[in-house]
Amino acid sequence: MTSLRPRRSVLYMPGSNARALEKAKTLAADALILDLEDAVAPDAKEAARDQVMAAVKAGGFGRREVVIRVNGTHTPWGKADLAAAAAAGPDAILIPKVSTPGDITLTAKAIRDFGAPEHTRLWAMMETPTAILNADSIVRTALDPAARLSVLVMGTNDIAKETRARLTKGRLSMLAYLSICVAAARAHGVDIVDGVYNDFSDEAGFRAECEQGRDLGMDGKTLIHPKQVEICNEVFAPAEAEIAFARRVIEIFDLPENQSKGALQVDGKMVERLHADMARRTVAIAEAISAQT
Ligand SMILES: CC(C)(COP(=O)(O)OP(=O)(O)OC[C@H]1O[C@@H](n2cnc3c(N)ncnc32)[C@H](O)[C@@H]1OP(=O)(O)O)[C@@H](O)C(=O)NCCC(=O)NCCSC(=O)C[C@H](O)C(=O)O
Ligand SMILES: [Mg+2]
Repeated sequence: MTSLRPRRSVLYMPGSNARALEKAKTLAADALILDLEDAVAPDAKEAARDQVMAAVKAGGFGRREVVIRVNGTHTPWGKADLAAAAAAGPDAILIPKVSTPGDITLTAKAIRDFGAPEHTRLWAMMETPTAILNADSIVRTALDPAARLSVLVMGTNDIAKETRARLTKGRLSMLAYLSICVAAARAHGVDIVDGVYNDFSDEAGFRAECEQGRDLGMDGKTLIHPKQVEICNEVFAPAEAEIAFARRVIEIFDLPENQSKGALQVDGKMVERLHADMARRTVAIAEAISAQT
Protein backbone atom coordinates (compact mmCIF):
# COMPACT_ATOMS: atom_id res chain seq x y z
CA MET A 1 0.00 0.00 0.00
CA THR A 2 1.47 3.37 -1.01
CA SER A 3 1.50 6.21 1.50
CA LEU A 4 -1.29 8.71 2.04
CA ARG A 5 1.06 11.66 2.23
CA PRO A 6 0.04 14.10 -0.51
CA ARG A 7 2.84 14.44 -3.08
CA ARG A 8 0.95 16.30 -5.78
CA SER A 9 3.50 19.05 -6.44
CA VAL A 10 7.23 18.49 -6.03
CA LEU A 11 9.21 21.64 -6.84
CA TYR A 12 12.89 21.59 -7.82
CA MET A 13 15.12 24.55 -7.16
CA PRO A 14 18.83 25.06 -7.75
CA GLY A 15 20.69 24.76 -4.44
CA SER A 16 22.79 27.70 -5.60
CA ASN A 17 19.75 30.03 -5.76
CA ALA A 18 19.30 31.58 -2.30
CA ARG A 19 16.23 33.54 -3.40
CA ALA A 20 14.48 30.37 -4.61
CA LEU A 21 15.28 28.53 -1.36
CA GLU A 22 13.69 31.36 0.61
CA LYS A 23 10.70 31.75 -1.70
CA ALA A 24 9.97 28.01 -1.46
CA LYS A 25 8.89 28.56 2.17
CA THR A 26 5.91 30.55 0.91
CA LEU A 27 4.77 28.25 -1.92
CA ALA A 28 1.96 25.68 -1.79
CA ALA A 29 4.13 22.82 -3.05
CA ASP A 30 3.79 19.53 -1.17
CA ALA A 31 7.51 18.80 -1.49
CA LEU A 32 10.69 20.70 -2.37
CA ILE A 33 13.79 19.28 -4.02
CA LEU A 34 16.86 21.35 -3.19
CA ASP A 35 19.09 20.42 -6.08
CA LEU A 36 22.85 19.97 -6.02
CA GLU A 37 22.97 18.02 -9.29
CA ASP A 38 22.00 19.19 -12.78
CA ALA A 39 20.68 22.65 -11.81
CA VAL A 40 24.05 23.65 -10.30
CA ALA A 41 27.14 24.49 -12.37
CA PRO A 42 30.37 22.63 -11.49
CA ASP A 43 32.10 25.71 -10.04
CA ALA A 44 29.11 26.43 -7.79
CA LYS A 45 28.74 22.90 -6.36
CA GLU A 46 30.54 23.39 -3.04
CA ALA A 47 28.90 26.71 -2.23
CA ALA A 48 25.49 25.26 -3.15
CA ARG A 49 26.10 22.31 -0.84
CA ASP A 50 26.91 24.61 2.10
CA GLN A 51 23.90 26.79 1.35
CA VAL A 52 21.45 23.87 1.08
CA MET A 53 22.67 22.21 4.29
CA ALA A 54 22.39 25.51 6.16
CA ALA A 55 18.85 26.00 4.83
CA VAL A 56 17.76 22.47 5.80
CA LYS A 57 19.26 22.79 9.27
CA ALA A 58 17.62 26.20 9.77
CA GLY A 59 14.21 24.80 8.73
CA GLY A 60 11.14 26.98 8.25
CA PHE A 61 9.70 24.88 5.41
CA GLY A 62 6.55 24.07 7.39
CA ARG A 63 4.49 21.11 6.20
CA ARG A 64 6.49 20.80 2.97
CA GLU A 65 8.57 17.67 2.56
CA VAL A 66 12.22 18.66 2.13
CA VAL A 67 14.40 16.58 -0.20
CA ILE A 68 18.05 17.09 -1.16
CA ARG A 69 19.14 15.86 -4.60
CA VAL A 70 22.81 14.92 -4.36
CA ASN A 71 25.33 14.42 -7.15
CA GLY A 72 26.05 10.83 -8.20
CA THR A 73 28.70 8.96 -6.22
CA HIS A 74 30.88 8.65 -9.36
CA THR A 75 31.23 12.47 -9.49
CA PRO A 76 33.79 14.56 -7.59
CA TRP A 77 31.01 15.88 -5.28
CA GLY A 78 28.84 12.82 -4.66
CA LYS A 79 30.40 11.41 -1.51
CA ALA A 80 30.69 14.78 0.26
CA ASP A 81 27.09 15.60 -0.75
CA LEU A 82 25.86 12.36 0.80
CA ALA A 83 27.80 12.88 4.03
CA ALA A 84 26.53 16.45 4.36
CA ALA A 85 22.93 15.51 3.46
CA ALA A 86 22.94 12.64 5.96
CA ALA A 87 24.10 15.03 8.68
CA ALA A 88 21.48 17.65 7.75
CA GLY A 89 18.70 15.03 8.10
CA PRO A 90 16.14 16.12 5.47
CA ASP A 91 12.94 14.17 4.90
CA ALA A 92 14.64 12.46 1.98
CA ILE A 93 17.75 12.30 -0.16
CA LEU A 94 17.15 11.96 -3.91
CA ILE A 95 19.65 9.74 -5.74
CA PRO A 96 20.18 10.74 -9.39
CA LYS A 97 20.61 8.35 -12.30
CA VAL A 98 19.88 5.16 -10.37
CA SER A 99 20.64 2.10 -12.51
CA THR A 100 20.75 -0.96 -10.27
CA PRO A 101 19.35 -2.15 -6.89
CA GLY A 102 22.87 -1.68 -5.50
CA ASP A 103 22.55 2.08 -6.07
CA ILE A 104 19.77 2.06 -3.46
CA THR A 105 21.18 -0.41 -0.96
CA LEU A 106 24.71 1.04 -1.01
CA THR A 107 23.39 4.58 -0.61
CA ALA A 108 21.21 3.43 2.29
CA LYS A 109 24.25 1.89 3.95
CA ALA A 110 26.37 4.98 3.28
CA ILE A 111 23.88 7.41 4.81
CA ARG A 112 23.41 5.14 7.81
CA ASP A 113 27.21 5.11 8.29
CA PHE A 114 27.22 8.91 7.92
CA GLY A 115 24.69 9.07 10.77
CA ALA A 116 21.49 9.94 8.90
CA PRO A 117 18.47 10.02 11.21
CA GLU A 118 15.91 7.23 10.85
CA HIS A 119 13.31 9.56 9.33
CA THR A 120 15.48 10.34 6.28
CA ARG A 121 14.14 8.30 3.34
CA LEU A 122 15.63 7.69 -0.09
CA TRP A 123 13.98 8.82 -3.32
CA ALA A 124 15.24 7.41 -6.62
CA MET A 125 15.50 9.14 -10.00
CA MET A 126 14.32 6.79 -12.76
CA GLU A 127 16.02 8.38 -15.73
CA THR A 128 18.40 5.96 -17.42
CA PRO A 129 17.59 3.19 -19.91
CA THR A 130 19.14 0.71 -17.47
CA ALA A 131 16.85 1.92 -14.68
CA ILE A 132 13.82 1.26 -16.84
CA LEU A 133 15.06 -2.24 -17.70
CA ASN A 134 15.83 -2.92 -14.01
CA ALA A 135 12.74 -1.17 -12.59
CA ASP A 136 11.36 -4.24 -10.82
CA SER A 137 14.63 -5.17 -9.08
CA ILE A 138 15.42 -1.56 -8.15
CA VAL A 139 12.03 -0.89 -6.59
CA ARG A 140 11.88 -4.34 -4.97
CA THR A 141 14.61 -3.07 -2.60
CA ALA A 142 11.81 -1.09 -0.88
CA LEU A 143 10.56 -4.36 0.64
CA ASP A 144 13.53 -4.17 3.04
CA PRO A 145 12.96 -1.18 5.36
CA ALA A 146 16.75 -0.79 5.70
CA ALA A 147 16.81 0.37 2.06
CA ARG A 148 14.60 3.38 3.03
CA LEU A 149 13.23 3.68 -0.53
CA SER A 150 9.90 5.53 -0.55
CA VAL A 151 9.45 7.50 -3.80
CA LEU A 152 10.39 7.18 -7.50
CA VAL A 153 10.95 10.38 -9.47
CA MET A 154 10.75 10.22 -13.26
CA GLY A 155 13.58 12.06 -15.02
CA THR A 156 12.11 12.51 -18.46
CA ASN A 157 14.77 14.98 -19.63
CA ASP A 158 17.53 12.46 -19.01
CA ILE A 159 15.45 9.62 -20.48
CA ALA A 160 15.03 11.72 -23.64
CA LYS A 161 18.78 12.42 -23.73
CA GLU A 162 19.81 8.80 -23.19
CA THR A 163 17.26 7.15 -25.50
CA ARG A 164 17.21 9.93 -28.14
CA ALA A 165 13.42 9.92 -27.84
CA ARG A 166 11.81 13.33 -28.41
CA LEU A 167 9.70 15.03 -25.75
CA THR A 168 6.66 15.75 -27.91
CA LYS A 169 3.16 16.93 -26.92
CA GLY A 170 1.29 13.87 -25.67
CA ARG A 171 4.61 12.17 -24.79
CA LEU A 172 4.05 9.11 -26.99
CA SER A 173 7.79 8.40 -26.74
CA MET A 174 7.70 8.36 -22.91
CA LEU A 175 4.54 6.33 -22.26
CA ALA A 176 6.21 2.93 -22.00
CA TYR A 177 8.93 4.24 -19.64
CA LEU A 178 6.38 6.01 -17.44
CA SER A 179 4.03 3.01 -17.24
CA ILE A 180 6.79 0.51 -16.49
CA CYS A 181 7.82 2.66 -13.51
CA VAL A 182 4.21 3.10 -12.32
CA ALA A 183 3.84 -0.71 -12.37
CA ALA A 184 7.09 -1.15 -10.41
CA ALA A 185 6.05 1.48 -7.86
CA ARG A 186 2.64 -0.08 -7.30
CA ALA A 187 4.04 -3.62 -7.17
CA HIS A 188 6.34 -2.70 -4.30
CA GLY A 189 4.32 -0.04 -2.48
CA VAL A 190 6.23 3.17 -3.15
CA ASP A 191 4.98 6.51 -4.47
CA ILE A 192 5.89 7.84 -7.90
CA VAL A 193 6.01 11.38 -9.27
CA ASP A 194 6.10 12.35 -12.92
CA GLY A 195 8.86 14.25 -14.77
CA VAL A 196 9.07 18.00 -15.37
CA TYR A 197 7.39 20.11 -18.06
CA ASN A 198 10.12 22.42 -19.32
CA ASP A 199 7.95 25.03 -21.06
CA PHE A 200 6.77 26.68 -17.85
CA SER A 201 5.00 29.50 -19.71
CA ASP A 202 2.65 27.07 -21.51
CA GLU A 203 -0.18 26.62 -18.98
CA ALA A 204 -2.51 24.62 -21.22
CA GLY A 205 0.22 22.19 -22.25
CA PHE A 206 1.30 21.84 -18.62
CA ARG A 207 -2.25 21.11 -17.43
CA ALA A 208 -2.69 18.47 -20.14
CA GLU A 209 0.55 16.78 -19.09
CA CYS A 210 -0.49 16.84 -15.40
CA GLU A 211 -3.77 15.18 -16.37
CA GLN A 212 -1.94 12.58 -18.42
CA GLY A 213 0.41 11.77 -15.52
CA ARG A 214 -2.51 11.51 -13.10
CA ASP A 215 -4.38 9.22 -15.51
CA LEU A 216 -1.29 7.01 -15.86
CA GLY A 217 -1.31 6.53 -12.08
CA MET A 218 1.28 9.07 -10.90
CA ASP A 219 0.89 10.51 -7.38
CA GLY A 220 2.10 13.92 -8.50
CA LYS A 221 4.51 15.75 -10.75
CA THR A 222 7.90 17.38 -10.41
CA LEU A 223 7.95 21.10 -11.21
CA ILE A 224 10.53 23.71 -12.13
CA HIS A 225 8.71 27.01 -11.54
CA PRO A 226 6.36 28.40 -8.84
CA LYS A 227 3.69 29.19 -11.42
CA GLN A 228 3.21 25.43 -12.00
CA VAL A 229 2.25 24.65 -8.39
CA GLU A 230 -1.41 25.66 -8.34
CA ILE A 231 -2.48 23.80 -11.49
CA CYS A 232 -0.58 20.72 -10.37
CA ASN A 233 -2.21 20.70 -6.92
CA GLU A 234 -5.62 21.03 -8.51
CA VAL A 235 -5.15 18.26 -11.08
CA PHE A 236 -3.65 15.74 -8.64
CA ALA A 237 -6.30 16.30 -5.94
CA PRO A 238 -9.53 14.31 -6.30
CA ALA A 239 -12.27 16.57 -7.75
CA GLU A 240 -15.41 17.33 -5.69
CA ALA A 241 -17.59 15.12 -7.93
CA GLU A 242 -15.11 12.26 -7.63
CA ILE A 243 -15.11 12.53 -3.83
CA ALA A 244 -18.92 12.66 -3.69
CA PHE A 245 -19.18 9.57 -5.93
CA ALA A 246 -16.57 7.76 -3.81
CA ARG A 247 -18.52 8.50 -0.62
CA ARG A 248 -21.67 7.15 -2.24
CA VAL A 249 -19.93 3.92 -3.31
CA ILE A 250 -18.59 3.38 0.22
CA GLU A 251 -22.00 4.13 1.76
CA ILE A 252 -23.80 1.69 -0.51
CA PHE A 253 -21.37 -1.16 0.08
CA ASP A 254 -21.60 -0.53 3.84
CA LEU A 255 -25.40 -1.01 3.90
CA PRO A 256 -26.34 -4.18 5.82
CA GLU A 257 -28.45 -5.48 2.91
CA ASN A 258 -25.42 -5.27 0.59
CA GLN A 259 -22.96 -7.18 2.77
CA SER A 260 -23.15 -10.33 0.65
CA LYS A 261 -23.17 -8.55 -2.70
CA GLY A 262 -20.13 -8.26 -4.97
CA ALA A 263 -21.53 -5.96 -7.64
CA LEU A 264 -24.04 -3.11 -7.38
CA GLN A 265 -25.14 -0.14 -9.38
CA VAL A 266 -24.49 3.48 -8.36
CA ASP A 267 -25.85 6.31 -10.53
CA GLY A 268 -26.34 3.88 -13.40
CA LYS A 269 -22.78 2.48 -13.23
CA MET A 270 -21.65 -0.99 -12.21
CA VAL A 271 -19.45 -0.93 -9.09
CA GLU A 272 -17.65 -3.86 -7.47
CA ARG A 273 -15.90 -4.21 -4.13
CA LEU A 274 -12.63 -3.19 -5.80
CA HIS A 275 -14.30 0.15 -6.58
CA ALA A 276 -15.15 0.50 -2.89
CA ASP A 277 -11.43 0.01 -2.10
CA MET A 278 -10.54 2.68 -4.69
CA ALA A 279 -13.22 4.96 -3.25
CA ARG A 280 -11.76 4.60 0.26
CA ARG A 281 -8.36 5.69 -1.05
CA THR A 282 -9.89 8.66 -2.89
CA VAL A 283 -11.61 9.83 0.30
CA ALA A 284 -8.51 9.21 2.43
CA ILE A 285 -6.19 11.20 0.13
CA ALA A 286 -8.78 14.00 -0.15
CA GLU A 287 -8.93 14.15 3.65
CA ALA A 288 -5.12 14.15 3.89
CA ILE A 289 -5.02 17.11 1.47
CA SER A 290 -7.71 19.00 3.44
CA ALA A 291 -5.89 18.33 6.69
CA GLN A 292 -2.74 20.05 5.45
CA THR A 293 -4.37 23.20 4.04
C1 LIG B 1 13.71 28.17 -15.05
C2 LIG B 1 14.25 29.20 -14.09
C3 LIG B 1 15.75 29.37 -14.32
C4 LIG B 1 13.55 30.55 -14.32
O1 LIG B 1 14.02 31.43 -13.31
P1 LIG B 1 13.68 32.98 -13.31
O2 LIG B 1 14.08 33.57 -14.65
O3 LIG B 1 14.28 33.59 -12.07
O4 LIG B 1 12.08 32.96 -13.22
P2 LIG B 1 11.12 34.09 -12.76
O5 LIG B 1 11.73 35.43 -12.91
O6 LIG B 1 9.84 33.83 -13.47
O7 LIG B 1 10.91 33.78 -11.21
C5 LIG B 1 9.90 34.41 -10.46
C6 LIG B 1 10.16 34.24 -8.99
O8 LIG B 1 10.12 32.85 -8.63
C7 LIG B 1 11.35 32.44 -8.10
N1 LIG B 1 11.63 31.08 -8.61
C8 LIG B 1 11.83 30.72 -9.89
N2 LIG B 1 11.98 29.40 -9.99
C9 LIG B 1 11.87 28.93 -8.74
C10 LIG B 1 11.94 27.61 -8.21
N3 LIG B 1 12.18 26.56 -8.99
N4 LIG B 1 11.74 27.48 -6.89
C11 LIG B 1 11.52 28.53 -6.09
N5 LIG B 1 11.45 29.82 -6.53
C12 LIG B 1 11.63 29.99 -7.85
C13 LIG B 1 12.37 33.44 -8.58
O9 LIG B 1 13.47 33.47 -7.70
C14 LIG B 1 11.54 34.71 -8.53
O10 LIG B 1 11.41 35.09 -7.16
P3 LIG B 1 11.14 36.61 -6.74
O11 LIG B 1 12.26 37.40 -7.37
O12 LIG B 1 11.18 36.59 -5.26
O13 LIG B 1 9.79 36.99 -7.29
C15 LIG B 1 13.95 28.79 -12.61
O14 LIG B 1 12.58 28.69 -12.49
C16 LIG B 1 14.65 27.55 -12.16
O15 LIG B 1 15.83 27.59 -11.84
N6 LIG B 1 13.93 26.45 -12.05
C17 LIG B 1 14.40 25.19 -11.49
C18 LIG B 1 15.48 24.56 -12.36
C19 LIG B 1 15.92 23.27 -11.75
O16 LIG B 1 15.96 23.09 -10.56
N7 LIG B 1 16.29 22.32 -12.62
C20 LIG B 1 16.73 21.01 -12.20
C21 LIG B 1 15.60 20.09 -12.05
S1 LIG B 1 14.87 19.54 -13.53
C22 LIG B 1 15.62 18.02 -13.76
O17 LIG B 1 16.79 17.93 -13.57
C23 LIG B 1 14.72 16.86 -14.03
C24 LIG B 1 15.33 15.47 -14.18
O18 LIG B 1 16.53 15.24 -13.59
C25 LIG B 1 15.30 15.03 -15.61
O19 LIG B 1 16.29 14.46 -16.09
O20 LIG B 1 14.23 15.19 -16.23
MG1 LIG C 1 17.96 14.21 -14.70
